[in-house]
Amino acid sequence: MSEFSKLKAARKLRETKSYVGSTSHGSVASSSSDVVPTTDSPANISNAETSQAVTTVIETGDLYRSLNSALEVRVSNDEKGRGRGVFSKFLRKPGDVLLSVKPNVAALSIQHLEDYCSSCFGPGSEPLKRCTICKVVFYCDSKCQSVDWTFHKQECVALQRWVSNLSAAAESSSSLLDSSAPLPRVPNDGVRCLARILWRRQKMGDASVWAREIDAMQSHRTSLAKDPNARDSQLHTFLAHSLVRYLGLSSPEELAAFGMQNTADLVDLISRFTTNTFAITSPTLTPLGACVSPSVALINHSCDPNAVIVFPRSAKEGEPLMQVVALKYIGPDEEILTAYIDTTLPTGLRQQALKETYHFVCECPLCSPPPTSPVDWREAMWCPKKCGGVCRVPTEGNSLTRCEKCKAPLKDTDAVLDALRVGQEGLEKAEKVQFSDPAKALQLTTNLIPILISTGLVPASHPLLGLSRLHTSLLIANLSSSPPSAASADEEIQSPQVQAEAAQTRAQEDLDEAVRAATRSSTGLCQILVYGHPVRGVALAELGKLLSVDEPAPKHVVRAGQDTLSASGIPPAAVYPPSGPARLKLAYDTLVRTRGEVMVGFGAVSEGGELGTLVRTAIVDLEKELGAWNTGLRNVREVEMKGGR
Ligand SMILES: C[S@@+](CC[C@H](N)C(=O)[O-])C[C@H]1O[C@@H](n2cnc3c(N)ncnc32)[C@H](O)[C@@H]1O
Repeated sequence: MSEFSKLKAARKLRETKSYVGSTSHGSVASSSSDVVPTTDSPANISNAETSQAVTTVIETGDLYRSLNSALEVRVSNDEKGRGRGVFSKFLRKPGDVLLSVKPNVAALSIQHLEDYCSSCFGPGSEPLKRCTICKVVFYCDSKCQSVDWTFHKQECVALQRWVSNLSAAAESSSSLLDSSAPLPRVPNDGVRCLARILWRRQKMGDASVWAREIDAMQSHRTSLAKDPNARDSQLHTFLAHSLVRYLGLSSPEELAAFGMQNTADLVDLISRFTTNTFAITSPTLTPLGACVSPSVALINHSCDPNAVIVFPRSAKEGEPLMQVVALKYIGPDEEILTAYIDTTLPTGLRQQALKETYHFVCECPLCSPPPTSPVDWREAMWCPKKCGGVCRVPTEGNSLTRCEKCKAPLKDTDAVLDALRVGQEGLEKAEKVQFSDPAKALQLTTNLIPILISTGLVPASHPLLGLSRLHTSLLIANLSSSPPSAASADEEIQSPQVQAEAAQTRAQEDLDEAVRAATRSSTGLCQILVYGHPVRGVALAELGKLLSVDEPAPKHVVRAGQDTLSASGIPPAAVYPPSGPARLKLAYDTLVRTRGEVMVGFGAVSEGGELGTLVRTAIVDLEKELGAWNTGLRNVREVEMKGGR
């Protein structure tokens, strides 16, 4: 069983798999299909999703105090509606922070327990310090440890018990050759988050605001009971078993100590948890663990959201700080909507994910578009006559498709359907083995991407976009991990200088390949996500950083100082990525554009949070480097002119 946060984040944050670490260096290519960044203007405010719905303001009493006075909770009057939701009282603009709260409970995923602080969720500037008792959790310092003690006090005991049970089980299984599935080293983040809820609740009491907010979160227990074999029901059973074991309970009666009268209450709590939990992410959207905030959980879903939830880490105090940031203009009385799932997926897959985990059928404008709306680029391919228009990709049920612009029909639909099938299967396989066998995953993405491109899919189309993003992250991981390959036994031994030059050429080629992959994925993301969407911001930042890693001499000229340097610095049009100053300029332009985008998606007040700071620093460094190149070029020109005289 994979970790809870991974399950939860897999759909929402597939986008976050790759990001060049801040220690490496790194624009956006204005490729022809890249859309011009646009932001809805206030004049465009019209929310098709809320304009029809009749809602009533709810008096929340002493609950949800963390919702500020610019927000109000309303309930849909229609029984089949979305239930409660959060509405804005005033006009808000892209980049406005609508809500900023510390989650009620949070837990790091197993893989991040040792490299992130279990209190503030930061990576720590000094080496992290381990809890000397349980030896499982780590903190920045004693301050972070004491902040977390309210939760960790009981957790520490439970973790010790889990670890000792593990040793006992290992001993008994080796002696009795027990083949039952091994227990994880520590319970996953979902189980640890649930336990933290129960301990806190026990301390605060059932009547406390804290407990009542948790109890008021929506549950789908009744839907679960209908299908015990559904993936969601299996996840619930797994969580329930692990939680009981982790809490050290030997019978259901012992649940009473946590305010639960029977196992149905436990299932109810778990259903509320899975419906309302969030993935905590790093400032570059890497999933770090799971968290719960009843106020933020009141926000309903749209596949075309007007807001986004991020953890920009702009302040040390009170971290982890969860922020709801406006992505579009939001009018007075308009509902705030975020996306629960990965919105780069096509409609069918989004609907499936929402049904499985959240038990509703989404009717947002993207899922139920008006008949006259243009083709969604998530499911589009270029015109078969190459007129520059696009057509909808064919499906098994509807293979008739024609170009929106010139109306040319797509003829060889079977070939397209085959390519889509192969691409989908390959993507699933590659995602599955990306960590256990990255070379295999890279081989799959390398083979499949050209097939889908030659089939005519646009960069944003599924599964091309998913493959491109995975390909980019695998290439980036390779850049930082692979040592220069040694000569094989039967190869001629070359001089160290020749070997060094060959290694440098290979490194440069790998880097250029990563730049091309990052350009393809960011182009795809820009085709379907609104300006400022944090996923776009991170992809553009990644591309900008890759481009600024190095400033190789222009490929068609000799290096400065050795011979004449091209004064223009402009490489032939066909070379992408360019080299020399043209590459640095591209890196610079990309990062300047990125800065504008992250200041929307990660909040304008903090200037884009930690990512905004990294991007700003990279821009300043590039300005200096470009200055040095320009001075160098001027000097070369002067030497040339003097020599010519
Ligand atoms: C995190 S809760 C959101 C708050 C919830 N409406 C409430 O009253 O507590 C998620 C649940 O809200 C409902 N929901 C959210 N977005 C919806 C939408 N666009 N259409 C229908 N139901 C929705 C679903 O029942 C979903 O499982």
